Amino acid sequence: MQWYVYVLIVLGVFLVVGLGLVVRQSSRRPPAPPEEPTAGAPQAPPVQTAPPPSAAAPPTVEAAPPTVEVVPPTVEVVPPVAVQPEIEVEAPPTVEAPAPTAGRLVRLRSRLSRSQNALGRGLLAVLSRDRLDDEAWEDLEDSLITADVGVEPTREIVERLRERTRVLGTRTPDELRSLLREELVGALDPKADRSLAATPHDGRPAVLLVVGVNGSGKTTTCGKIARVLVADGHTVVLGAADTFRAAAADQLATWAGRVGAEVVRGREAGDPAAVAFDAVRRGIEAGTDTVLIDTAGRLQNKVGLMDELGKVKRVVERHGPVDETLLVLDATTGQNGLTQARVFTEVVDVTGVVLTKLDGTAKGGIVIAVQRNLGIPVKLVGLGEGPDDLAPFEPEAFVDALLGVNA
Ligand SMILES: Nc1nc2c(ncn2[C@@H]2O[C@H](COP(=O)(O)OP(=O)(O)OP(=O)(O)O)[C@@H](O)[C@H]2O)c(=O)[nH]1
Repeated sequence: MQWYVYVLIVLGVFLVVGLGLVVRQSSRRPPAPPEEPTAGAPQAPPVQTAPPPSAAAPPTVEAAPPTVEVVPPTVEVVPPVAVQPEIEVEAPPTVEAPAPTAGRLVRLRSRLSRSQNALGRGLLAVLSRDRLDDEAWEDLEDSLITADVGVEPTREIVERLRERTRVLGTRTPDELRSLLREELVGALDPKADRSLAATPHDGRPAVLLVVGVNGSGKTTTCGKIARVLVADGHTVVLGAADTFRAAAADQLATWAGRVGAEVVRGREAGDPAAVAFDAVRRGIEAGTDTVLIDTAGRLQNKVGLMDELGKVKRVVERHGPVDETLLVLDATTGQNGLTQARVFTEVVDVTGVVLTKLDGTAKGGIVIAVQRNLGIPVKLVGLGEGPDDLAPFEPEAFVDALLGVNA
């Protein structure tokens, strides 16, 4: 045998032994590690998976106290049920439309029936006698004096009537009545200016001051005058300067409310002059036509009352002159009222008289006495407590009502 045969045999043996080792080794080799991703290949996101519940150890329970979140209770604010609230609608004040003033005295003539019965009928009865002797003329005088015409005016009236009757030879009752009417109207100064100075001028309101003793009807008259002015188309501010009587301001406010007028009032027992001043100032600011000021009539003594009244007037006149000062007189007080009236005329310049309560007296002749004694025209007459029972004074209509003419 050749040497190469021996070489082949030896190589074969090595080959077999080598193969046997390789097979043994490979059966023991651990599994190959996972292949490294090749660079540049897209990397899948790591997927976290929860461990199976049974598999792992029990979860670690953290012993920390649970965080108690204290949530304030949510208060649900439930809106109130939408109930329509009761709206207090202030009813618009019922503003009244006062009756026109023209012809009021004629319409209210029946209110003079007491005077008509006592005076008018008495006079006409005398003039109807068959003979107009001295006794008849004296009876005529008595009737007039009893009716508060006053001694002096009565004498004048009777003398003139006697004279005219004699001269004219008048005999019939109708003619005599006509003459008497003329004399009574003449005694009332029919030409006197009885208009109220209530029209604004120089860019400011007219100012009316109302004075008189307590109980004469001042406050009521202020209210009635306000109605008269409103009825005639004026705007009005009322000044409650009667701070002495607490209810007077309320009374005035009620009157004002009825016609939609404004009231200026002060505190109780306050300074009346200040209230009067403020009322005029308010009238100027508001561009009102007329300011009407009610004053107090009651003070401890006459001097105090008059001092106060004088002060009210002076203070008001800082705004400008007072246009009208009306003196309110109670017709039922008769001749006593004249004495009081004179005191007022000494302190304030009275420009007109308001004679109230003529419906309550049989002595309507007081109208003549007031005019003749004071020399001041009666501008208005009160014929009742009703709101429109105040009439512009008309001498002819008044005398006709007294004598029952055209009744
Ligand atoms: N019958 C009648 N009563 C009247 C008239 N005028 C006023 N009165 C009444 O007289 C009373 C007094 O009236 P007031 O207006 O309060 O008198 P006043 O002058 O203001 O009184 P004081 O505020 O106290 O100063 C009231 O009852 C009125 O109704 C009128 O013309 N006729």
